[in-house]
This record gives sequence, C-alpha cells and structure tokens, in this order.
Amino acid sequence: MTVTANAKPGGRTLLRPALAAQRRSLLVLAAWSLLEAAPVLLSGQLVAAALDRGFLAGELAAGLAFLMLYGTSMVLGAWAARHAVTPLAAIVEAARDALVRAVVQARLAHAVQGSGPTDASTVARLTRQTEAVRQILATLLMMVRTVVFSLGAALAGLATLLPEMAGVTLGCLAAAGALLALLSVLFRRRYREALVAEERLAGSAGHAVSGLRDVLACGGAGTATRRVGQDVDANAAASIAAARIGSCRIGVVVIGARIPLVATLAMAPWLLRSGAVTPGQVLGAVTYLVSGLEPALRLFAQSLGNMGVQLQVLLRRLADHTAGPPEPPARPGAVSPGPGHIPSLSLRGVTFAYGPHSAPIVDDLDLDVPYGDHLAIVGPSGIGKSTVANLMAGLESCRRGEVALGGTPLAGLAEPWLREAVALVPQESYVFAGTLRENLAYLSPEVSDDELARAADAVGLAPVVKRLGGFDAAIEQAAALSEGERQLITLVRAYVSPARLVILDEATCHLDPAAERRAEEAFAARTGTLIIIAHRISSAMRARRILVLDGQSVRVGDHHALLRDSPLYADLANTWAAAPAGTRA
Ligand SMILES: Nc1ncnc2c1ncn2[C@@H]1O[C@H](COP(=O)(O)OP(=O)(O)OP(=O)(O)O)[C@@H](O)[C@H]1O
Repeated sequence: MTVTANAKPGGRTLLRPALAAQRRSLLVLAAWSLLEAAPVLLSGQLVAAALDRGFLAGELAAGLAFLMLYGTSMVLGAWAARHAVTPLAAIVEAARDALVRAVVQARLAHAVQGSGPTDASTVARLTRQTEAVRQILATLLMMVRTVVFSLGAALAGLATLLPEMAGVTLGCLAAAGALLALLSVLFRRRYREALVAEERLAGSAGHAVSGLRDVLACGGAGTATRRVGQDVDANAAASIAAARIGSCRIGVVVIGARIPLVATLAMAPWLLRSGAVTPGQVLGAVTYLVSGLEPALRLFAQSLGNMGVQLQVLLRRLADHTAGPPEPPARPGAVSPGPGHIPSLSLRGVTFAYGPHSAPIVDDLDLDVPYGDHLAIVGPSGIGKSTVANLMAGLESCRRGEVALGGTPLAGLAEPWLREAVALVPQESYVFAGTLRENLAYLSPEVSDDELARAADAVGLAPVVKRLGGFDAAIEQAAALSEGERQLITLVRAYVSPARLVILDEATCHLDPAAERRAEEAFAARTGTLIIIAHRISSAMRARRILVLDGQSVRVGDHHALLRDSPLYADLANTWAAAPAGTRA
C-alpha cells in the first residue's frame, strides 16, 4: 500500500471512482429496476381497460382478466426487485472498500508525517461514518431507482392515458422540485451543524470518560459534567433544528402529487361530459397519480432528500479527514546530485542528544566512509549505535556538526534523492498485506522477476519464495511468516533498491549465523557502501573496517588492529569466541 500525501478529495470524488468501476453492476441494476417498474407503467392502462372494456361494457370476465393481468405484472415486479439486490450489494461493497482505503491511507500518511490527531477516537469516528455511508448508500440506491423508474413510468402512463393531466402534473412536479431544492439547502446546513455538534460531544464525552479517575480525584466532576452537558444541549438543539426543516417536506408531496389529483378529480365531470375521456381513463389517471406518482414522490421528499443530504455531508466530512497531510516544505536550495554521483559519507564533529537538556548520546564524532566501504559498528547495548545509523540516514538531525553525503550536507540534499540513495533496514521488519512481489519491489517498482530471483538467491530468500509459491504469492498476514523470513524479505527489498548506501541496523538478528553470513556477503558484493550495526562479532570480522563505540572514545580499524588497540572490542571478541559455537549471539 502506498501512502499518498496531500490528496484533498471532494465528497463526491471519494465515491466516483468506485461507482465508475461498477458500471456493469449499475447497468444490471437499471435493467432489473426497469422490469420492477412494469406494474406502475401498466397499472392505469389495465385499470382503464378493465372498467371501459370490461365492467362498464358488461364483460365481467374481460374486466377480471385485465385485473388479473395487473396482478401478474405485480408478481413480475416483485421478482425483479429480488434480483436487483445482487448488483446493488456489489456496488455498495465496492464503494465502502474505496472509502475505507482512502480513510486508512490518509490516516497513515498523517501518522507517518506526525501531523494531525490519529488517536483511537478519530479512527472509531471515521469507521462509524464510513459504515453510515455504506448503509445510506445502499438504501439511497434502492430508493433512487424506485423513485426514478416509478415516477417515469407513472408520468409516461399518464401521458398516454390523459395527456391533459400529464402537462398539469409536470408543472406541479417542477414546483415541488424547486421547494425540495430550497429545503435541501436549509437541511444540509442544519444537518452539518448537527454532525459537528455530535463530533464535539463524542470528543468531550470521550475525554471525560477516559480521564474519569483523574477528574474525580481532582474534584472536577462538576466542571466536566457542565462541559459535556453543554455539548449534549448543543447536539440536541442542532438535531431538532434539522428535524424541523425535514418535516416541511410534506409540502413537496402536497404540491407534486395532491394538487394534480385534486385537479384531475375536479376536471373529471367536465371531461366526461365533453366526451373527451372515458370513466376508465379518469380512473386509470387517478391510479397513476395515487399508486405510482404519490408513493414515489413521498419517498423522494421524505427519505431520499434526507438521505441524500446526509450522504453529502458525511462524504464531505470524510473528505476533510481523508485529505492527506501537507507536503513537507521543500528544503530551500536542496540539490539532487546526478546519477553518476559517488556518495562517500562523512561525519564532522557530530553531536546529538534526544532532549534539549539530555546528555549527548553521540559527542563530537568524526568519521569518513569512502564509497564502496564495508563498515561494521559495534559497541555495548544502548551506547548509541542505532542513533548513529539514524544520523547517517538523515532520520535524525545533529545538534552540532554535520553529516554529508558526497560532500553535500544531508540538510542540503533533496528529500526524494536522499530517500533513494540511502536505505536503512531496521531490526523490525515491515511486511505488508499484498503479494510477495509487491513487498520485495516496494523501493524499486520497475524491478524484473529475473532480478528479484537473483536477489532472492543471493540473500537467501529463494527457499521461502519457493515455499510460498512464487512472487505472486499473497501475504495476507505478516504474522504467518517467521521473524527470520520477514527479515529476509526486507533485506531483498533493500538489495534490489537503487540505494547506494545501505545501513543494516541489526537487520539480520533473527537469522542463524550461516544465513546471516550469506546475506551479509551478498550485500558486501553489491555495488555501493555497506554499514552494518553488528549483532554478532562474526559480522564485524567480515567487514573491511570496524567502528567501536564505547561511550568515551571512538576507534576505527580492522579486526586485528582493534583486538590490539581496543580493550572493549577485545573483550567483546573474546567473550564471543569463548561461547560454544551454537550459542554465539
Ligand atoms: N527516541 C528516543 N528518545 C529518547 N532516548 C532514546 C531514544 N532512542 C534511543 N534513546 C536512548 O539513546 C541511547 C542510545 O540508544 P540506541 O538505540 O542508539 O543504542 P544502541 O547502541 O543501538 O542499542 P541496542 O544495541 O540495544 O540497540 C539509549 O540510552 C536509548 O535509551
């Protein structure tokens, strides 16, 4: 999974790609919905025929036959409605997956950059809102198709049966639409306020509950209750205001459906007397208005309007939360050296402490690591080896002094260039859900399968690739792999990366000595500089040079020179040599 930063999707753009990808399911859904609307389309015509050509003409059997036909069309409609559920589920689940992906990616990007809160309550709220979107979208889609197809069918039927009333009905529907649009604008505003009030209440109540013991211990129960109470009142007031606007929607049904019905009934005597229409046509028109148009309009105004606005507001809120963090400011004057650049590493007077008042972990360190060198760093636990590695990779900035790559201070190098030139592999291996290939090619997306196979062979991952079933094998849970297997995956990932300086910070600690040797030798033979924070003295013995950190002084040399010159190194090496071969750590 890539963590994208700075994406600021709009509410609708969160759903659009997911819906576009489900075009086929949308078409299937439309086809079933068309069939489902058949009873509405036929209703008025069949009722009119039953009356005019059946009961009023003295043909009882014909009248009943038309009514039975109407009943059959209703069974057909119910059958179609049942089949519409499958494509609907496919659309909604795809939309939910897209939303969850967007939300998780954005929160990860924030967490990586350390911007914005990503605590448990934020994640819980976003999960709740995503679930609400899924439910609303499912109901909304179900209703939209009912409304669109039923309204269309009722109007089409009315136009064929009683064209005079179809015009009047269209005019009334236009007026109802205008009223609904106005109410929707007002409702959207109120609903958004209600949602913000609910979020504020969830935040304040969550804080109060999580710190309940401290609140009670400090005698702050009254203040906490008052604050949460204010948020409860604000939430209730906002919800009531939204509900009031919602209740005005009944006016839409009155204008759009009841006025045409009253007009039809009022004009019926005159139309019948003039001979322009038959009693069956009048009854058919009333059927279209009462059983087709009014239920659809009621659904549209009362449920659809509310839900549409709720969906819009929820998506807008989610879009705010799925906006990635701002791009880190570009380093002024940062350079990206060309591809032929030889990144020799130098540390001059490097001093670093974790806090402004803490004693330095690294004090006035000078070191030159020429390009192509193989350096091991050794020292007792907690002495600062990982800290030095982080300083070399530019993950920490020194308090005094300078770390430079190819003569350019790290702070003067463009961040993307630095991240490509230097790979630091920590002890904890990050293996994510995806295919094995995606995991291995994470730092070099263009790498071929042949190159991956060669790297896996060199580093010692080949048996794992074979066991998993090749590079296309899915890794669903990193926990299903052993710690050593995970380390081999992250090692191959760094091996095939374009990095010219690789720092292994105890990155082989879960491998057995033979596997560690194989991996280190592969990295030593790879083009570029290799720095290893040594987990075993055997790693140091394989290096061209060794840096010993003992807290007071810094010594650099090869194994034999250090045995002579560094009591700490001699001690570490002798302890290691004295241990039985199988227990040497
Ligand atoms: N983020 C941090 N904040 C404060 N102190 C830290 C932080 N990281 C490390 N330290 C402290 O800095 C010192 C050096 O830690 P570091 O991890 O660099 O040592 P190390 O030599 O790599 O240790 P080990 O061999 O056990 O991994 C330790 O005392 C550690 O507790």
